[in-house]
Amino acid sequence: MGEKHINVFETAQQQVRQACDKLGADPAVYEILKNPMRVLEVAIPVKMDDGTVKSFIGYRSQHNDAVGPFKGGVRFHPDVTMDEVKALSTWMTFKCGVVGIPYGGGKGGIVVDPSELSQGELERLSRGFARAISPIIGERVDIPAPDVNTNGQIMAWMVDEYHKATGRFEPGVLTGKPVNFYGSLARTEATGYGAAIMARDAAKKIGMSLQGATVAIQGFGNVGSYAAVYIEEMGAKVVAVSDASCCLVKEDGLDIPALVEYTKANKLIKGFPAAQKELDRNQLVTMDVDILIPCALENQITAENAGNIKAKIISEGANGPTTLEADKILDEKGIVLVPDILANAGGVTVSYFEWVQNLMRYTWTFEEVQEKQEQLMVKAFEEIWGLKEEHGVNMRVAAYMMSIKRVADAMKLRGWY
Ligand SMILES: NC(=O)C1=CN([C@@H]2O[C@H](COP(=O)(O)OP(=O)(O)OC[C@H]3O[C@@H](n4cnc5c(N)ncnc54)[C@H](O)[C@@H]3O)[C@@H](O)[C@H]2O)C=CC1
Ligand SMILES: O=C(O)CCC(=O)C(=O)O
Repeated sequence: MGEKHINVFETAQQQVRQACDKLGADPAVYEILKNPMRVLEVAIPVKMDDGTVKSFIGYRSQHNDAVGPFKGGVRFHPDVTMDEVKALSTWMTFKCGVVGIPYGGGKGGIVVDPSELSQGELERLSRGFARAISPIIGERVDIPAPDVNTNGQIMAWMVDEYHKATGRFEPGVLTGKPVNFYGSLARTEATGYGAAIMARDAAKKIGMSLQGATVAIQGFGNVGSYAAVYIEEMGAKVVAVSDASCCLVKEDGLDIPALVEYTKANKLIKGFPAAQKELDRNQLVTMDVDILIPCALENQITAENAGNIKAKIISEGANGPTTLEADKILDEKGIVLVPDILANAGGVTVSYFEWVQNLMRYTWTFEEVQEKQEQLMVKAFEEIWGLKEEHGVNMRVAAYMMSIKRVADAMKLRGWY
């Protein structure tokens, strides 16, 4: 079996195990954290436009709520599995711990290729999922948000359906909503912005100037496109971008605003006229660049390609892009890797700000939100960098050590062990 088929839930468990061992944590801590507290599987019947009924499988995994309500996105993708959702919910617990926001971890997903659905079918599926999980979510219980192939409109439908199913109008039951329906300014930009900030701070640590530094970005959806916009704003040059369709290259820098406009009209990056070359999408990871920002899916940096990676910094915008074997290879090569639970924590951080604004029925400006996001992420980065130096571990292990301690303390105080 190739590394691409690695079970990401086993990866997540091993990441937690490794950090628990390094911390010398009470064995009860890993025993509790190795499995989600609850996983719900639902079948969602949807009336299709042709009059037939199709049943879609969906999941909501609630990993741990010792610190606060479960929190995490919902993904619509044909490759969604229960184990993937369990892994993603585990990562959410520790991501919230890294930035110190009062949430535990959750995640959801539906096995579907949404590009095959009409707008009406997509709405009925989204509403069906919200109805199916409504008994276990709530503004103070479990708060879903967008992830791969989901967006603000889908969140708005889900808030409406939750209201219909429960009789409770709680806009804070989901985050990542449109700005004119209880959403927060700067949420759409937040994950990519954060991944760029983390690459910037890693560059500072190793004495790399961002001015003219070359960057490759895998994935050009919500996270990848904003990572590109912001890293360019910070002075770097985005020379390669990939998505599901291909990899675009331009040695003196791609015109990112034009590429963003192009994808709004064409969905995928393929055919963008201002690129120099169009390559196979898998060629991006090993390109000769200073900074690599993976913003697509799991298991992209593997034992097969890690040895050929030339970037000196990796900022993981995606969840789980690097396998355990690849991590070891990158360590040996001295590459600084900012792990997903820190590098992409900007999304959930601004989701938290959205939720706070919803509970207060108040709004902050775009600048206020971005400033608060940057403060939290930079503080977490510095703490993790300090721990890495102190314990001689990589940033991933350091991030888990810091976060596991927070969750373990809460579990201890609550008497769970
Ligand atoms: N949206 C958010 O706020 C957050 C997302 N993430 C993670 O970031 C990653 C991307 O999420 P979004 O940008 O929201 O999703 P999206 O659906 O907006 O974009 C995904 C992008 O990845 C591309 N892609 C898919 N397969 C690929 C492949 N094999 N090679 C290259 N590109 C490929 C797609 O074409 C698309 O451009 C996921 O791992 C997600 O879990 C993490 C934190 C928050
Ligand atoms: O915004 C959120 O609540 C969660 C985003 C998410 O799913 C993630 O960080 O992976």
